[in-house]
Amino acid sequence: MKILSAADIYKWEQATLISQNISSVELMERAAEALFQAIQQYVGERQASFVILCGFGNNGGDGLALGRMLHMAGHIVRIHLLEHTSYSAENEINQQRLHEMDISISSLSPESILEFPAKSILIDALFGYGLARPLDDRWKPLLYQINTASNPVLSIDIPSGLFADKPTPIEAPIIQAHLTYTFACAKLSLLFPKYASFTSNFQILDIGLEKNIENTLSTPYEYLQKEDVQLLIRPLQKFSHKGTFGHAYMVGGRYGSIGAAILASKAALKTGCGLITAYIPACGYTILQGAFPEAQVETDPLDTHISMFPKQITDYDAIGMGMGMGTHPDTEIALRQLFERLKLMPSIPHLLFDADAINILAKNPDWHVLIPPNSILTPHPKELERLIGLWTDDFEKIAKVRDWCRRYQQIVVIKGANTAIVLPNEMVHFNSTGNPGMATGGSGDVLSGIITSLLAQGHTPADAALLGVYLHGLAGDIAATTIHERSITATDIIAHLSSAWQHLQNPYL
Ligand SMILES: NC(=O)C1=CN([C@@H]2O[C@H](COP(=O)(O)OP(=O)(O)OC[C@H]3O[C@@H](n4cnc5c(N)ncnc54)[C@H](OP(=O)(O)O)[C@@H]3O)[C@@H](O)[C@H]2O)[C@@H](O)CC1
Ligand SMILES: Nc1ncnc2c1ncn2[C@@H]1O[C@H](COP(=O)(O)OP(=O)(O)O)[C@@H](O)[C@H]1O
Ligand SMILES: [K+]
Repeated sequence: MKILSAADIYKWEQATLISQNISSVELMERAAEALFQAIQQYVGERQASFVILCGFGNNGGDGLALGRMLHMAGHIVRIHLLEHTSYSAENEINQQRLHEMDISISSLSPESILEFPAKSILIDALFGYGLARPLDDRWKPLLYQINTASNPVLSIDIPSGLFADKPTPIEAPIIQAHLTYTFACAKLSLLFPKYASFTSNFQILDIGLEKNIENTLSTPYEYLQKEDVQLLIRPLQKFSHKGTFGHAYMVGGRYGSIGAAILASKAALKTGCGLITAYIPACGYTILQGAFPEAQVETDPLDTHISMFPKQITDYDAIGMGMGMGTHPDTEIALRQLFERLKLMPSIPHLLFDADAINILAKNPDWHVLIPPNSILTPHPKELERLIGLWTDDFEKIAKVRDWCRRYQQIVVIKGANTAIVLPNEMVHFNSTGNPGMATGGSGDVLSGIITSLLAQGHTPADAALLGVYLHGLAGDIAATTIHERSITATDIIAHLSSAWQHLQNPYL
């Protein structure tokens, strides 16, 4: 699914009105109906109480129309409307409809002192994507009351005060929504860690905007969903053998963190590659063989850390390196020697660089040109910062990574909530699966194993990164259905990879 700018959503909306021959009030009614259905699901069967805070534009119009529908469904509804010199036409029509039904509207100003009845749900319909400038200090008291109330806050389209597609100064007043119902497509700001306290969760509501018009709008940003990754799956063939599914080589571990290599290797095998060989320091031999009999193990001449890469790297379909590897100077030299050897090879396996492999690369900027094109780098935010330097906001972070990927023709997977996969053509895909329970030691190692396995199975690097990130998050989400998020471990993510494959391949789930 595309992630569009506010300007493009407006174009999409306007073109839909023409192509479907409907009025903007009818489209607003459709949006309010979608909101109403979603909120009915949110409250379940019970009668609920709502306080709807409406602005003077179309976001406020949505709030007014929603208020009417909730009232008609028997809920207790209090509607407050910002006083203003003029309202949007759709907003006025919805005010009129409420008057006709004798539903009262209280006036609201930035100075209003409000009392929210206990257990009522606050609906934030103050500003949507029409926010033209950050809200000024005058709005602080009103938004403060909403943000500090103990009531749940549901935002319509976007938390009021937040720009959809450009940086918002976080010192400006912004609604802290518990859940945002956003129309038609995801918005960039809903995906960025900097705004996490305003946007904790969101749900996309389909309001029937015209698909062929969406296809004409171009954007470098995509929201990666099930239907996108299903297209990347390759069917298993009856006469497959272990060679068909590729041989993955996992290089990592050092004294004290051999587990990282075990987790990555297990995850690789559970993702479906035919063979896995782990290359680890000698101290890990018995541990890895004991923990994981399916793996083949090769050891470095040194006991505690990796000091050289094996000669026969062309025997493998994909190599994932760096998990728990450490940054010992010997390991650093070994990586440099590997790059020198790769330069001389006519064809090389696909490569993935994680964790300490990235830390070593960050320490040596002159090696960046040596990383083979189409390699995958999987940094968490701190590793990314070491690699590309600091950024002032998430928009700049994404711009810097896009620039890196174009310049070096590499794929960077920025890990975290809504992991972003940035491709050499500068497309950015934000992942829709995963949960905070996955922020646990070793879960990044599991991701490296999954992506390396998909590379070994013959997926292109871009497909392996997209499918791998989605699958990893999905396994975490399925784990969270039976294990509390706080208790999820990296091993649990591996254990649920099989269900994730089943889920992904089942059209009815
Ligand atoms: N996507 C879709 O298909 C659909 C979208 N729909 C809905 O429409 C929403 C967009 O509506 P919208 O364009 O009327 O803008 P909205 O956010 O209500 O506010 C605009 C008003 O705010 C004002 N204003 C701006 N900044 C300000 C500031 N800092 N401080 C004070 N005032 C400020 C601005 O005034 P001005 O900038 O002219 O001063 C203008 O009067 C969208 O989010 C969604 O909810 C659905 O109904 C149908 C389908
Ligand atoms: N809040 C979150 N929501 C979803 N996924 C998360 C969240 N936090 C972390 N993750 C995922 O967990 C993994 C953590 O990786 P990483 O930080 O490298 O951990 P480790 O080094 O312990 O293996 C990444 O794939 C990341 O996307
Ligand atoms: K809003």
